[in-house]
Amino acid sequence: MNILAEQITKLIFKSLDISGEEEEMDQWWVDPSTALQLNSYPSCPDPSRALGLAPHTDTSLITILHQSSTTINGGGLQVFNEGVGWVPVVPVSGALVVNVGDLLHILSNGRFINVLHRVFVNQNLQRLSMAYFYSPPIGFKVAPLAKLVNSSGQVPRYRSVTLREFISIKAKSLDKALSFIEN
Ligand SMILES: O=C(O)CCC(=O)C(=O)O
Ligand SMILES: [Fe+2]
Repeated sequence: MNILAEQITKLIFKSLDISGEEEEMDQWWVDPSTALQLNSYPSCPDPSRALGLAPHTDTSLITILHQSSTTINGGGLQVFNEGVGWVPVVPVSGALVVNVGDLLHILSNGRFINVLHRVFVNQNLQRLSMAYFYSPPIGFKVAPLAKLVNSSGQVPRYRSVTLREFISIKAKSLDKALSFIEN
């Protein structure tokens, strides 16, 4: 998983015209912060009165998700699409879902949007998912990438923050966390 996450991150940097080979990033690839979370959503007699997981964004850089194929009668993962509303992420056999997390939103100065998502439960079936959260080292300073901001004449929307600090801001302010580091 680590190798896959590293490759996806390097592809994202390439798409942003950021090589990812700056010296300060060497440590990133050696010692990333990672966590594997196993989620189980039991069936629920009345799904309209329960949520599997409340709407949230992930604190990670990216999250790689495997979901079981429970979509019958609704239920499962949904992402919020501005102007459209909640959209189901239908499981595709053999495919993984990659979510953009808060740290990629910060690094890319908002170019990659941290996806708001939630999980609905199913009336008859249990649903399982596995989420692999991939982030830079816990003490690594994350800020809008200078190369990106300078080349496009943008102003950095966020101040620099370590994952350690951002986790503690988020524990207190949840979905308002980004506004606490806004410039
Ligand atoms: O179960 C899912 O599909 C999503 C899980 C999730 O969003 C999370 O663990 O942060
Ligand atoms: Fe999540």
